[in-house]
Amino acid sequence: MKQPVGGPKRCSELPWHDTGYCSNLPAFLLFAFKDTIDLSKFPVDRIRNFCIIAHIDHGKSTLADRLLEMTGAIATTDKNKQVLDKLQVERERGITVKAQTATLIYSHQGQQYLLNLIDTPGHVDFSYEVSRSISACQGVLLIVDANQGIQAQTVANFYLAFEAQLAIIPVINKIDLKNADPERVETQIEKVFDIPREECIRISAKLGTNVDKVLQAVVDRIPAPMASTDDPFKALVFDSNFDHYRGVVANIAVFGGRVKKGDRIVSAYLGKTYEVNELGLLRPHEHPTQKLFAGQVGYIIAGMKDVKEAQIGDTLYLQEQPVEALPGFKPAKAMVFAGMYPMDQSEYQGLRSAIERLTLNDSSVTVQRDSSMALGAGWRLGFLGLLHMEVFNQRLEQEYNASVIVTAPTVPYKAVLSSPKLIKEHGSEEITIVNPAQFPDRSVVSEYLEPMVLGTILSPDTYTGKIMTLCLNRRGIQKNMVYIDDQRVMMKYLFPLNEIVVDFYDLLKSLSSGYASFDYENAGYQAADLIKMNILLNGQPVEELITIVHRGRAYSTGKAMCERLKDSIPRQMFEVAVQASIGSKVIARETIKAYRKNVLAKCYGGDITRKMKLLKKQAEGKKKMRRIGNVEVPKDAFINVLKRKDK
Ligand SMILES: Nc1nc2c(ncn2[C@@H]2O[C@H](COP(=O)(O)OP(=O)(O)OP(=O)(O)O)[C@@H](O)[C@H]2O)c(=O)[nH]1
Repeated sequence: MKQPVGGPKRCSELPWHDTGYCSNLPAFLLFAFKDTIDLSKFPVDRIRNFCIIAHIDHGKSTLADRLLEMTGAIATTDKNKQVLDKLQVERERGITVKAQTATLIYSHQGQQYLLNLIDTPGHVDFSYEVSRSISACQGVLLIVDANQGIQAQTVANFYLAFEAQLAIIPVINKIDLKNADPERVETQIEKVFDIPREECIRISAKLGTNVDKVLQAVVDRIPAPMASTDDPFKALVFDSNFDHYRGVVANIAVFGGRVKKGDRIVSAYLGKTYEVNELGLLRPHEHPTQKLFAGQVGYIIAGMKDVKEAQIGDTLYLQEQPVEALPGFKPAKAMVFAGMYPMDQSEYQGLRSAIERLTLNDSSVTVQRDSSMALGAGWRLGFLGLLHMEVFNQRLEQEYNASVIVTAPTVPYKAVLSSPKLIKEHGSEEITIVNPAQFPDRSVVSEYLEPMVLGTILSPDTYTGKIMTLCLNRRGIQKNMVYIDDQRVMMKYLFPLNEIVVDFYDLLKSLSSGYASFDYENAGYQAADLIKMNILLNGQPVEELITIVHRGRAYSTGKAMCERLKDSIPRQMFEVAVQASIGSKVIARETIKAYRKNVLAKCYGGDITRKMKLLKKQAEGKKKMRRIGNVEVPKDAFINVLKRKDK
C-alpha cells in the first residue's frame, strides 16, 4: 500500500510495534493506553454488552462521555464533549451519524467487569445503525429527556430493543434542567412501555449526577452474553470502516470460542478466507490485544480490501471449524434517490473518487452511474432518508472538498408492466423506478405503486388540530390516536413516503413550536394514480426536474414548483419562462423578468481594485450556477424546488 507523504506511519514502523500497542494513534495517546488488559481474566459472566438508544438530543453521547470518564477510558476534563462523535459533520450538527463502540472496565463490589458500550444515532434515517448495534447487545439504556419526555424516536427505538428481547433500563436524563419533570416522564414510561416507574434512573449526564447508578444497573440488570469459549469461534460483523492504510476494520461481537492474530478465518457470506493481522478492543480508540474471546466486542483487521467483503451481518469462523451462520440482517434499503453531478465536468474524476471513498465507509448508500443532457455525467445515489443524503453531501464537501449539484430527491416507485415486450426486456412484470426520467408511460403499465410509511407523531395536544390538517394535506390516513399523559398525544398515520420525505418534519416542527416529533417505519407499497410532470425553462424540458406526482396534486404541485423556481433562479439578461407540463399540456407558468446586474453600478470614480473585487465576487457567484440551455440555474434550485409551504 502506498505511504502518503507526511501521513501517519504504518504500525510496523513505529518503535513500540513489538509491544503489541500498535495503532495509528499519536504517540502520546498510545502511551496512555499502555495498560495491559488480560482479556482471559473476564469470563463471560463478567461481560455486559449494551447500547444507548434515545430520541435525538436526549443526551446519549453526553452520557457515553461520562461513562468513559468514570471507567477511566478517557481522562476527566471539561473538554470531553461527545467523544464518540468523531466525524466533523457529527460535531458541527451535534448529531450522531455513525454508531461507535467503546470497551470499559468497571469495578463493582470487588469484581472487574468488561462493559461494551455502543453509542447509536437518534435520527430516523440512521435507525438501521441502531438495529444492527442492538444485535450485538443484551441490553439497552433507553434515555428520555426529563423536560421533553417520550418522543417519536424513543418509541421507535424502544420497539427495536423490545422485539430483540433485550433488557431495557429506562434512564431519565437532564434532571438538572429548570423545567425537568421526571415524575411526568415516569408516568409516560409506565403508560407507553409498561415499565414500572421504580425501574427508572434519574440522572444528569451533564453534571454526572447518578451516572454511577447507571453503571451498577448495567451490571445488575443486563444479562451476560450467552456464549462459551469452549464452542468453535463464531463472530457477527455488526459494523465496518475502511482505513486507507490497513483496509477494512470490522467491528465484531464474538458469539463463541476465541480468535487470535494469525488465525485463518472465513467469511460465511463470501466463503473467502483471510488471515487475522490485528485484533483488539475499542476503548474507544483501537487497543490491540492478542486474542478476543466469546462474549467480547472488538475489531478485527484481516486483509479485507473493500467494505463489501465485510458485509454487515456476516458471520466469521475459523477455517478449520466451520459453523452455521448467524441470522444476520436485512440489508438497509435506500428510500430516497437523487442525482449527483460535478459542478463542472472537469471535476468528474475527483468527485468519482470522493464518492467511492465515502461509500466505502457507508455501505447503505447505493451508487449507479447516470448522465443527463444538462448536467453531464454523474451518478444516481440512494440514501436511507433526506438527512442521510444531506450528511453525505456535507461530508463530500468537507472531507473531500468536492462541490456537487444534487437533484430533487425521489422515492422508489414501482410499476406493474402490461406490455409483454417490456416484461421480457426487464425480466419481470414489476419494476422499480428510482429516476423519474425513466418513469414508464401509462400505456405500458397496468398499475403504479408508491412506497408507504407508518408515521408516529408525538405532540402536546394543543397542536393536534394543526397537525391533523398537515397530515391530511399530505394524503395521510389516521390509524390511531392516544394520550400518553394528560397533555401529550401520540398519533399514527399512514403516509405515502413521497409526501413526508422532503419537508414534512420541518413543517411539523415549526407549526408545533418545536414540540412535536416524528418517526416512521416502512409500510410496503400501495397502488396510486401517479403521473410524470415536466418542468420547462424557456420551452426546454429539464430532465433533472421531472417529478412524479399524484394526479390529484398535479396542478397545485406544478404551480408551487414554478413559483419556487421563479424565486430561486436569478434574473437573467433575457426573460425566462418557467412552465410545468403533463405530456404536452402546460399546467402552470411563471415568468422571470429580464435584468442585467451591473455590479459596478454603485462604484463611482475609478477605484480599480474595488471594481476588480466586485467582478471577482460576481464570477464566484456564477461558479455556483449551472447553465441549462441558456439559463443559469443555482445548484440549490434543484433541491429547493420540492420544499412546500403548507400552512
Ligand atoms: N442540562 C443538561 N443538558 C444536557 C444533559 N445531557 C446532555 N445535555 C445536552 O443536550 C444536548 C444533546 O446532547 P447529546 O449528548 O449530543 O445528545 P444525543 O442524544 O447524543 O444526540 P444525537 O447523537 O444527535 O442523537 C447537548 O447540548 C448536551 O450538552 C444534561 O444532563 N443536562
